[in-house]
Amino acid sequence: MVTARAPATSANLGSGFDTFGVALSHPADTVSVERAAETTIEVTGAGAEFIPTDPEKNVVGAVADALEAPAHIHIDKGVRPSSGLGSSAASAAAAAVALNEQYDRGYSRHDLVSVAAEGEAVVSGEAHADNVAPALLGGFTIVRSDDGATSVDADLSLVACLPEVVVSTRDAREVVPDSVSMADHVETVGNAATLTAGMCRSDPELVGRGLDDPVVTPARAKLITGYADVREAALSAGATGVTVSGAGPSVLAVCASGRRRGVASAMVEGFADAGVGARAYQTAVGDGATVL
Ligand SMILES: Nc1ncnc2c1ncn2[C@@H]1O[C@H](COP(=O)(O)OP(=O)(O)OP(=O)(O)O)[C@@H](O)[C@H]1O
Ligand SMILES: N[C@@H](CCO)C(=O)O
Repeated sequence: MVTARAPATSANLGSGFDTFGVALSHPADTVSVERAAETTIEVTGAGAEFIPTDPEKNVVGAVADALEAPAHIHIDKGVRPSSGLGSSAASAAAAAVALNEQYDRGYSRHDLVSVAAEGEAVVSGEAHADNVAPALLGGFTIVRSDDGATSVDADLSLVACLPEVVVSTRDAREVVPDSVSMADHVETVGNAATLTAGMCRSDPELVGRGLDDPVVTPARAKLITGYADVREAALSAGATGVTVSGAGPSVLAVCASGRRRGVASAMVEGFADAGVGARAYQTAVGDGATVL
């Protein structure tokens, strides 16, 4: 048997829709695999009751197919499904690493990005890699459709606040505008470049400014009850920037050093004032999938 751990991730980071992503130090999924004649799946942990065990409908089934590696697969969920924290991607990445090891395929983490993205296609209808890339490579990642992923290590404090609402990726993708104005395009490029420079320098001020986004985030914020108040509360408590995590409903804040606890409390209180329960992960930019 081989067991692998893969982290939660936060995709888009405001200005990098379908392009940027970051691995979180926690929470994470753990996946154990054992060779078998055909793939079977068992799921335990966070939200297990909402996750299919049919290999045709679970992301790890698609990963096993892509690697031609049938196995009994046990997923222990640490990342709640439909959270905006890359729950499906964490399972896909951990399964790809574990099956690669179990069957001695010899693929690199970069090679496994496209394999794990095939798992994502089962869930959201398209093989987007902006969650599986950081889940596999760690750090801050940039994906492009035709040339894989680039990763940058960064040392940054983050808070991921998960409200007790559900927003599916499919629904969140339907509210994204089909086109942008030249003014919004120029602002987005400037923010994305600022964020990237901030990641390279582990500078929370630059990264925070880079989270601003005039296009996707305003459309998706409407799906998250209390978002505007939670964002203001986080900024008042010392966050340098706030955005929707992935397709939501989680809200991600970048924090100046030493401000994480106050930001986390402020965000939970902000959701409570809106009548929504929430939990906050005081986390950081983390490493990618590992064999345990
Ligand atoms: N192994 C798995 N882990 C989690 N979700 C899975 C898995 N396999 C299939 N799913 C399905 O994927 C959906 C969750 O994926 P979705 O992309 O909507 O949320 P997410 O991955 O938590 O968030 P995001 O992609 O926005 O960061 C659920 O409907 C769930 O049933
Ligand atoms: N870029 C994808 C990520 C989903 O986690 C989206 O925002 O729809």
